[in-house]
Amino acid sequence: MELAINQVSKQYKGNFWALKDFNLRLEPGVLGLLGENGAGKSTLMRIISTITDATNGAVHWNGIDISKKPNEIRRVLGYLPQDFGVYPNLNAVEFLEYIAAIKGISKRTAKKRIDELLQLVNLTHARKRPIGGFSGGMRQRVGIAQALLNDPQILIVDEPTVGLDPIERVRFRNLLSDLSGERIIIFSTHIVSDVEATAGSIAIISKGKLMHHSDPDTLLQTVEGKVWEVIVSEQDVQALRMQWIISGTIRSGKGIQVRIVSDTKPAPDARLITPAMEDAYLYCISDSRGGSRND
Ligand SMILES: Nc1ncnc2c1ncn2[C@@H]1O[C@H](COP(=O)(O)OP(=O)(O)OP(=O)(O)O)[C@@H](O)[C@H]1O
Repeated sequence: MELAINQVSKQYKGNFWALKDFNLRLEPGVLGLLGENGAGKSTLMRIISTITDATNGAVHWNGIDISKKPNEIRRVLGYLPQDFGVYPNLNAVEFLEYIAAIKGISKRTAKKRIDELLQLVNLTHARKRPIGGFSGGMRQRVGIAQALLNDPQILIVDEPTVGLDPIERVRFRNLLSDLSGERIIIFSTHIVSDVEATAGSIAIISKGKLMHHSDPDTLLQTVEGKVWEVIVSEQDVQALRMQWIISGTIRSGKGIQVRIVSDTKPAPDARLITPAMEDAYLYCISDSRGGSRND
């Protein structure tokens, strides 16, 4: 089972490149696709889902070019888009029956599968309630259930945790972890803690380019010995922001503790501290890669 994204570029009208020479090879497990708003995540998901075509390059599913044979991947794909719409008056079972019918799943198979899926996403108790009254987390779990109706080998979830409260977010992440195994899951998000908790590998995308791809530990190692803390007065924080990658500030009795990601010691009294994933992410998407900022 292999999904290979080979030199994929996407140009929208107006000579704007949303993806540029993107390469990634995916195997079973959860891939966290991490990038800021507008980085190109949804564009990549839509190309893999065959909703839109790449301008250049190709995506291969088990060696087959999906633009030439889109049904090869559609058969095995489950997709939870960013703007997942539900019919508020339908209850969870009716909604899933409706999606199953669109996917061409027989009524009998669908009934059994829907029961299993509602149990899996922990919604059996709410199966007969209109979806319009569901919380954001419950709706997203219905979204996952519809994406799983055909027991997909590839599951794509695009920014599924946006708008969820912290408890719902954790529950949703746990659900994704439970679903991995012999499946490729692509979990796109701009929230670092989402991928930190769930993903076996992390791809960082910025301005349409792949900046990094590795397991979480290797990503963390990129900023080993590069995360510093300095304590400054409030007035000095702004000047530091202009010059360095700042990954956090904490107000303390002594002043403002500023977290700086830099290859070199940013100030004579700076001290090295333990890196966190957020530091590594900011380092990877920074144009200047850890020295002083020049963008
Ligand atoms: N149909 C389109 N026509 C023109 N530009 C587009 C189109 N779709 C997306 N873009 C632009 O391409 C870039 C990448 O968008 P994309 O939606 O792929 O990013 P994203 O990482 O998913 O961000 P977001 O979370 O904001 O959706 C953005 O600058 C966006 O404005």
